[in-house]
Amino acid sequence: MTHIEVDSLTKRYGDLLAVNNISFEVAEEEFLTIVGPSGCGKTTTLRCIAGLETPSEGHIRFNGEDVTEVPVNDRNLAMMFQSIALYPHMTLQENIEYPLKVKDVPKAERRKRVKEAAELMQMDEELDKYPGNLSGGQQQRVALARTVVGDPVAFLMDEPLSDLDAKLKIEIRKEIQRIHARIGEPAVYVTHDQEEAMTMSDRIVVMNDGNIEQIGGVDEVYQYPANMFVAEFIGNPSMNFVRCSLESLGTDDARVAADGSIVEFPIERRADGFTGDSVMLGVRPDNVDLSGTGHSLLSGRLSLLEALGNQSLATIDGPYGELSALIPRDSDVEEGTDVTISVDPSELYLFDPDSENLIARSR
Ligand SMILES: Nc1ncnc2c1ncn2[C@@H]1O[C@H](COP(=O)(O)OP(=O)(O)OP(=O)(O)O)[C@@H](O)[C@H]1O
Repeated sequence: MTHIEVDSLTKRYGDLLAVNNISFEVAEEEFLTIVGPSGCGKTTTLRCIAGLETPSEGHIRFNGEDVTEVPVNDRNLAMMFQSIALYPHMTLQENIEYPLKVKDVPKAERRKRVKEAAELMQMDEELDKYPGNLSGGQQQRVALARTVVGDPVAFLMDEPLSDLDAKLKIEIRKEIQRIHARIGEPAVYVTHDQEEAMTMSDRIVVMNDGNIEQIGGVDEVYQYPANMFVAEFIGNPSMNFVRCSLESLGTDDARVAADGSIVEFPIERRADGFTGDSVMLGVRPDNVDLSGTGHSLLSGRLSLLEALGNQSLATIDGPYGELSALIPRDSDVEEGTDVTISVDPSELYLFDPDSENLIARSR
């Protein structure tokens, strides 16, 4: 089993710093996802692990062995990318067999392994077909079978679901997890879709502008976002931020004021030494209430109501900017009217407005 180490990786393209001195490890059997906005360096990081790019600085190690200079074909990796690159003129049998043929694996062994991989993907009845006759989901299954046929030491996947429709996305997502669990090697998965990251991963690496903002378990990055960037990126719809004056900040509780109202709540301190007199209060749309019954903090005008399943996404405008709230679909509020905004004091975050780092969260 393989343990992957990315050590002080930097990649430059001319003057552009695509990846800026990042380090992380992927444990044996771990499913690790790199998330972040477009252009933050996810793909470049994955391509360096794969050997498709040479790092400008730093090292990639598999089980302690430096593979930074080892060519991609000698790393024995299962790779899956957004576009499904099946060979149209080859049958599925030939497509899945191809990586073994390149490695001169004897024919009998090839047949055996293709059969096993196809059975694993429930595609063994279709091996004589050509890719053109398959649906997008079936093609992605073949691509997955082709990745596992060579007994890979790790899975590297870059947005493999982005071309699939919503239903197929869920189906192939489950297949990927099933195959990963079955093979038991580490997986590094790249996506800009935080929801995909949250459902599939053991741990998440949140990248921004070539840097790592946070590495942690799925619950950890959601409940203890290191800074406002992570708080905004993880969670859908995104967290709201309101600048508040800080009335008091103890080790166990905080008092903040906004728009003339005060909210006091028990906290868990995450950072000491904050001395400012204003904070950014973070609250997720799920914890904003417009019914007028909760702990009212702000008021504003409801500018938009959008249906989201059995909930509505409300957008509220006020002097603090724009806030969003997820409210029950049958809520008695109307677009264009004034509303009172309440927050759940057990789900609040305080950030340093300058460094944007997390100071405390509700306890
Ligand atoms: N071959 C290349 N030559 C020059 N610049 C590149 C090259 N590959 C990537 N870049 C640049 O490096 C930065 C990081 O790109 P990268 O593809 O790693 O980001 P990403 O997070 O995967 O984005 P996306 O989600 O859009 O694929 C971007 O500014 C990109 O334009």
